Amino acid sequence: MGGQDSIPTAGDLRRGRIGLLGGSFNPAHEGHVAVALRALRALRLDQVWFMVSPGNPMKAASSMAPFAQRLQSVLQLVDGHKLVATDIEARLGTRYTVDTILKLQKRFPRVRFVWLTGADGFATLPRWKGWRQLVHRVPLAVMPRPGQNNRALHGTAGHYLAHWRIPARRAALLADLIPPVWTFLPGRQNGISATSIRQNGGFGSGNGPLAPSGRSHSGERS
Ligand SMILES: Nc1ncnc2c1ncn2[C@@H]1O[C@H](COP(=O)(O)OP(=O)(O)OP(=O)(O)O)[C@@H](O)[C@H]1O
Ligand SMILES: O=C(O)c1ccc[n+]([C@@H]2O[C@H](COP(=O)([O-])O)[C@@H](O)[C@H]2O)c1
Repeated sequence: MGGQDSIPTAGDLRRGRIGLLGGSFNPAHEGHVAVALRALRALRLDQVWFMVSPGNPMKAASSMAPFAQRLQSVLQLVDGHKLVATDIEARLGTRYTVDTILKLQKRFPRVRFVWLTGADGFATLPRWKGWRQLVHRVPLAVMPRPGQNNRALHGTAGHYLAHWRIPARRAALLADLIPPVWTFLPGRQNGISATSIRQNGGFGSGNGPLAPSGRSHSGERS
C-alpha cells in the first residue's frame, strides 16, 4: 500500500492504546465510524484500526466482495490519523481472531489492544474459535446495536464474562486492565448495516479499484 510517509509504523507503536475493529467491511459504513469514535473517546484510545478480515470464517465467501474493494471502502471513511485502515490480518495470514490477537501482541508487545465489537458480534462469540482464550488475552468493548443488545448481554458470552464486566463510567481504564475484562458502552445506536447497503445495490460489484492512499496502516516495520 502506498503513502507510507503519513501512516503509523511499528516504530511509532512502542506503546499506546489501540482499539481493533475487526470486520468484513462489505462495505464499510457510517455505523463503523460511529462505534470507532465512541470507543476512541470512551476508552481514551490513541487509534482505532479498522482491520479488514481476509475472510470471516463464519460468513459465506460467495457474498463477499474482494478484499481490495472492502479495504478501499474503509479507506474512503477513515481519517488515517485516529481512525486507520489496516490489512494487517491478511499480512499476518490469520483469519481467526484469537490467532490474530496472539500475533499482534507478540509483534507489538508494548501496545495495549482492545477488541471492539458490536453487540451482534458479542452474541456470536461463543461460536468463535478459542473464544475463551481470546477473552483471556484481550479486553473487550461491546457497542450497542439495535435489536442485538439483550441477546448479547444475556447470552453465553455475557454470562461467562459477567464477573469481569466493568461499568461504562470506568471504560477509560479498560485498556490498562488485565483480561478477562470488558464493558458495554451504551449510547446512540445506528441501525445501518452492510447487508442493507448491499440489498440496496450499493456495493459488491467485485471490480472496485484499490487506489493508493496514505490513510492506512500496513503493519510494516520501519
Ligand atoms: N450499526 C452498527 N452499530 C454497532 N456496531 C456495528 C454496526 N455496524 C457494524 N458494527 C460492528 O462493526 C464490526 C464489523 O461489522 P461488519 O463489517 O460485519 O458490518 P455489518 O454492517 O455488521 O455487516 P453485515 O450486515 O454484512 O453483517 C462488527 O463488530 C459489528 O458488530
Ligand atoms: O475467530 C473467529 O472464529 C471469528 C468468527 C467470526 C468473526 N470473527 C471476526 O469478527 C470480526 C467481525 O466480523 P464481521 O464479518 O461480522 O464483520 C472480524 O474481525 C472477524 O474476523 C472471528
